[in-house]
Amino acid sequence: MLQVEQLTKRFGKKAVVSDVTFELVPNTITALIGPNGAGKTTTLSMLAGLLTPTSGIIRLDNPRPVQQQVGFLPQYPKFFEWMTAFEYVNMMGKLSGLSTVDALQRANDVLRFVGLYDERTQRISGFSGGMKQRLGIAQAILHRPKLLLLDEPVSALDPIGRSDMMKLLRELAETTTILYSTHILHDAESMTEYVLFMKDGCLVEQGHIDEVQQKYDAPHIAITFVQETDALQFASQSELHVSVSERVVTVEVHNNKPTMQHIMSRLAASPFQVEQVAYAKMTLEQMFMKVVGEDA
Ligand SMILES: Nc1ncnc2c1ncn2[C@@H]1O[C@H](COP(=O)(O)OP(=O)(O)OP(=O)(O)O)[C@@H](O)[C@H]1O
Repeated sequence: MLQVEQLTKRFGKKAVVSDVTFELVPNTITALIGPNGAGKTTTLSMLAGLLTPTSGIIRLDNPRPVQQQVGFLPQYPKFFEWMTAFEYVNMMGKLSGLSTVDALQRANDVLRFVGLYDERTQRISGFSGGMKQRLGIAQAILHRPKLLLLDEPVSALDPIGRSDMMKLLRELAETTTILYSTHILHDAESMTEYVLFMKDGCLVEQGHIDEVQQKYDAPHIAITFVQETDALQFASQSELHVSVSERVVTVEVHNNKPTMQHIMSRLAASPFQVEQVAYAKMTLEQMFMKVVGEDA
């Protein structure tokens, strides 16, 4: 559906995207994951046809112009805030070449799909961040693109907005191929089939999430403390290789060390209250840190 070969973008002497090569599987969701400044926006902008690559190849299966095949939601979408949601989407439909009748019909359809139909006559200026993000998606899918590119679609949303957006993307993936960028790995984990890990403009790992997980996963023991402060204190006192996320301390197991018995006896001798101790799978965040060679 989309093949990218040795895509490179330089600004002056600085290469912000270097030799990026990957392929998207039709009707799947791929997450482009990387820290701030990794080159995600630059990559997506080139794929959307908004930025000219310095070198490399972007190949879509269909020879039609990119704009007709690709929908794009920028990181900070801009709207005419004085318009109503319907007026805005209807106008964008006409601008993209739909007839008056089609634009009207399609505007209603996409607003219904993103859950803004009941708010269609409200001015955009009164919309919340989550509603604006959904309006951005409505505009991006107006022309029924086969490929949808979304730049940080969930980063600015609260947990409910994020969960709504993820549900929407899963529905869209039934008929559309989705590539979205994020640095929120927790969300990526629950709605992603393929991952592209990016650092300093380069893809450092890619593949199906399960395969990447298998490649890097090491056994872990996850200890859930009752208090977050206990988790932090236990981690700071530990000579083991540990990481902390809220109330959970994760201990990496190397050569069968430490054993569960060792951990249990350490905990029994400590003053901390423990809720649960269990073997655990590596999270996407731990995986990313391992791939880019930094401690979680
Ligand atoms: N027009 C430009 N001119 C010069 N440098 C640029 C330009 N656009 C982006 N850069 C630089 O390219 C690098 C990658 O930026 P980019 O916005 O693609 O990263 P990102 O991964 O999307 O980051 P974020 O998560 O913060 O949005 C950054 O160092 C940025 O400063």
